[in-house]
Amino acid sequence: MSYPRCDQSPAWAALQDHYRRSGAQFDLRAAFAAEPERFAQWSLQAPEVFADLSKNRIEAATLDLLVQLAEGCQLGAQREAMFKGEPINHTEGRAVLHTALRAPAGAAPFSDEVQASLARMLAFAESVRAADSGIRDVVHIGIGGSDLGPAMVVQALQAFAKPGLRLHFVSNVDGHDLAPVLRELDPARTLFVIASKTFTTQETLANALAAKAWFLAAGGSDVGRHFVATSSNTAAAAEFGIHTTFGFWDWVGGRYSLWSVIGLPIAIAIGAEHFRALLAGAWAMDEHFRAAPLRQNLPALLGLLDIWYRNFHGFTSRSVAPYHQGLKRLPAYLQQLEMESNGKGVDREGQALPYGTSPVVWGEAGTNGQHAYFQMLHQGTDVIPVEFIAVKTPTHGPQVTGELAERLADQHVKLLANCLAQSQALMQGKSVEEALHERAPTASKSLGVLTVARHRSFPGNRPSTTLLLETLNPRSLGALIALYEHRVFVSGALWGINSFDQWGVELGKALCSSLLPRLGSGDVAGLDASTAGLLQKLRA
Ligand SMILES: O=P(O)(O)OC[C@H]1O[C@](O)(CO)[C@@H](O)[C@@H]1O
Repeated sequence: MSYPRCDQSPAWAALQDHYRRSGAQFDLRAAFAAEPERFAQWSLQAPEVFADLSKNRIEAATLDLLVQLAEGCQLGAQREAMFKGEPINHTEGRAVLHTALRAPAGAAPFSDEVQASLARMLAFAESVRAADSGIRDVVHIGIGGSDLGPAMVVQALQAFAKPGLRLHFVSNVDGHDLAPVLRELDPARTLFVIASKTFTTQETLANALAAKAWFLAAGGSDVGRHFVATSSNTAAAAEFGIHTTFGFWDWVGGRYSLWSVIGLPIAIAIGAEHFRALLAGAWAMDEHFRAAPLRQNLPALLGLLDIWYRNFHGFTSRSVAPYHQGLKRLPAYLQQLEMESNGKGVDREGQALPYGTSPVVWGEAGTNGQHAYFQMLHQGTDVIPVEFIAVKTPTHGPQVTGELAERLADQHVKLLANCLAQSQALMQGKSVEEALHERAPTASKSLGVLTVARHRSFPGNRPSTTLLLETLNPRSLGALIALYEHRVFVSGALWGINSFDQWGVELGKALCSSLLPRLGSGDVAGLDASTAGLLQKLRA
């Protein structure tokens, strides 16, 4: 399992040269003026997701070289190794088969186990949804990959959720997360789902124990009925006192696990049929990723663009701006997906990398972000590619009727106009010359017109991608998430890193374990002066 690293491909040096000669001077405005077909040429329809890449600093020669780079790194072979279940997570000796979780029966490895696990999980979800279950609140306790995916999807698919069934997500070890949730609960009508792949995670176990203590103190009975687990460590869950555990396999990575039994709260919220649609949407994207030629392969194109920006333009972050309130947790979800996967500094052989890897991924739902950090995107000194996600048709649900329906439809048009305007403004900018010809009634009269114009000018030429969904439903969301998973795979594969381990979270966990007793005892022996000083202040 040895593949060339991107800098070992001849296309790497060719891209450096191409960047110097052309990429560095590329101007989006000039490109649009010169290429009437630019939108048609640089947009494509993937399953459920239409992508406009035309507002990126890319030209035909760039794509040619990026495709050569992907071929030089044997991207196709690397992709097949993942789909076939080879142990590509080599530092942990594991396969990476989240794609098998959404494959139709017989279409991927471990199909029988996967189908049986899915059927059992969906049957349980339906039993919780049934009128006679008596359950009104479901509290999902998990963190990282055992929280972000399910929480994001449940939020996004509110329009498909069963009315009257309340889903709560508790992740933080900070009791301020759990306590307000517990205040709203009736133990007799509550189901706790303890989600932890390892069932050793400090935060999750602490919250689970606190929830159990609250449950018993509040008069709850039958812990076995009111607590279930989703975990690959069924023994530890049993030791906790849980009789019903939905197990899964070591080849499902935490941040890729929402398709597995970790998706139980999603299935409880939206039901079996919609959960299957979520899987089907993801599988449609899997097939696209596996079969489409690189030039029409959306995950591949986005991953290649990421390499172009990170390693040649030197852009260190990417902002995600979903123009749909339901997707407000998408940036947080993507932070784990991308930064835990590709935030690595050594290649597969453990050699230090001479180039940058994961960008910082951050963002906020539109239009809220416009009133916060977009100022910096437009006029700041750093160029930050932005990814806009827009949804053509809103889903406000059947209860929204009459004047409210009309008003919300109008608001949706405003939302879309804002989304378009932002990518247009980033790209077009405004020259000092243009600003000089504008009226600036709120500008200080004591400043010269040229000074004011400089403050009011925008550099422009700031790249963005726009992803469009017809509507946000289980199928399109499944496809969108799978698109991101594969895009992260592409950049990781070219960087020659293991995108599927996360050793970087270990040191902090280990130090926390050694500091925990010191916070009780006050022992600061051997600690650095800063940690010792802070510890003493916290104890004072
Ligand atoms: O599901 P678990 O085992 O509780 O782990 C939770 C999360 O912790 C991590 O291991 C590290 O943050 C993630 O990769 C994982 O998603």
